[in-house]
Amino acid sequence: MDVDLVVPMKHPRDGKSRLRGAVEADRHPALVLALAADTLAAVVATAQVRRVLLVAADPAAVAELRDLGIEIVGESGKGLNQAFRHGAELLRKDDPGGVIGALQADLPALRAGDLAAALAEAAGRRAFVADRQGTGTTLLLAAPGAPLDPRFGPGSARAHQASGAVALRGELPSLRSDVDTPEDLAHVRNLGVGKHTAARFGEPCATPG
Ligand SMILES: Nc1nc2c(ncn2[C@@H]2O[C@H](COP(=O)(O)OP(=O)(O)OP(=O)(O)O)[C@@H](O)[C@H]2O)c(=O)[nH]1
Ligand SMILES: C=C(OP(=O)(O)O)C(=O)O
Repeated sequence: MDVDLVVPMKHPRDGKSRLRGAVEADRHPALVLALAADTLAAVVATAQVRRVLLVAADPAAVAELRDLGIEIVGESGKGLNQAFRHGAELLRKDDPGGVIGALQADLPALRAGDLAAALAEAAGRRAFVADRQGTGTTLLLAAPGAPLDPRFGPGSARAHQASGAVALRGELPSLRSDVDTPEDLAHVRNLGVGKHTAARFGEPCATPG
């Protein structure tokens, strides 16, 4: 089943504040963009993904990501869940019966195979993928034609489960490895990040792309 995904992003200068200090301060925005570029490159390489809509606090600041084959729109209103709702409404207008998903932009080790496996396991049910700590959410999928009803934020895995979403059980290591802290960054570098993030550390790319 094909899916259209919404991915939110703050201005790269403002985002990932818990990651500050992992690289020199003036390189922080480029690192945040690289995390997103590797996430999006894996997403567009996933055969079941039809459209990717990035909802950006400042579209001009992330315009280079368009080259990966995604669409970018500005946000309407404030906050992460409002950004997800805005993107989902735009996608829903174009396809009232389709499957819409919400994906985080900080998954630089993401493999297309893990995303495809999650979509297959969900099989059209409202479902979510918890992060490797088990508390946050990296992917939320709506049922066909249903509202996204995003409940991201602290403890979102529990909130999504309480909203009726099925917790996907697959191992999905690359899809569960979001980057919030310097420890998370070390974890994904060990797992193997995409070429954009690898380049920020002067390393060759460890993933097939
Ligand atoms: N468009 C938009 N994106 C947001 C907003 N809030 C968070 N995001 C994005 O949503 C994703 C998940 O958010 P978090 O993992 O909490 O990241 P963050 O807010 O950048 O990180 P911290 O500053 O460390 O809390 C990141 O890609 C953020 O850039 C918002 O108000 N608008
Ligand atoms: C907003 C979330 O992301 P994080 O925990 O990565 O900040 C979430 O998991 O709901």
